[in-house]
Amino acid sequence: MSDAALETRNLAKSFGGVRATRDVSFSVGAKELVAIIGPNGAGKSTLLNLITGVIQPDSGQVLTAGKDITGWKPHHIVRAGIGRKFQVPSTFEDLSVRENIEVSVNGPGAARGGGMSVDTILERVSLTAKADTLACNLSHGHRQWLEIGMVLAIRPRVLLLDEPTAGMTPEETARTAEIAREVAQVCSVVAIEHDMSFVRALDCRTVVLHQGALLRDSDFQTISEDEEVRDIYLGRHA
Ligand SMILES: Nc1ncnc2c1ncn2[C@@H]1O[C@H](COP(=O)(O)OP(=O)(O)OP(=O)(O)O)[C@@H](O)[C@H]1O
Repeated sequence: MSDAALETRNLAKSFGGVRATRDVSFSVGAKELVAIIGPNGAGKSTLLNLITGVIQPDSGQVLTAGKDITGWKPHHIVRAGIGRKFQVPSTFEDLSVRENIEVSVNGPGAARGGGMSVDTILERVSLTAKADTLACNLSHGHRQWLEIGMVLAIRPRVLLLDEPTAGMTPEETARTAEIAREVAQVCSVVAIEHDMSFVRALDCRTVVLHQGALLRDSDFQTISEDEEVRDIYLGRHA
């Protein structure tokens, strides 16, 4: 039995004739930071949707801490420890940053107990100075960090980040990489991302998807020097 924080086994999903996910098997260890990259249409979002129960696989399995969660409903998967930050923020606009975190800390994950304090979470996501700011007055980047904080508050075993730096300034992108690295000291972090400057800053294990399949799984340096990966990103690959 695997005790990986997250594991997929031969996960497969087709939409009509399109094989969006082809027998993808990979695992993420406790407190490991992993980036998943790949060109448009590589199957990144589909993989995330399969892991989080938004869609069901045609075959294969998803496990967390040895528990098979394949086919579970999304909210049960969250309770099993797989937290996801979506591209679209879902903060409570008329609550302050602190209140938003408090709502999450007292939410479903609270039953498991022993989580981080609100102040610790604020610090982790660089929002201590913005604690009393209403969410509606946050910049785009700060709002993204608040969302990360809200997922952290439910004490995930694995935090999934779906293009966390979309629309961010270069400074915010760099800080988000630092936040992701810090968060990986308390839980596993899997980031799906287009932005190579962000992935370079993460400087972590990097999984490359191409046409639904896992093409490479290595450290970022090796991946960045890989000819086939470069070809895929430049659109030279068949
Ligand atoms: N609901 C769907 N119905 C039909 N085809 C789909 C559906 N979802 C994804 N696909 C197809 O599956 C393939 C993988 O798409 P997916 O969105 O997972 O890729 P991606 O790597 O996330 O791309 P992007 O970076 O552009 O978001 C694409 O060919 C896409 O058109």
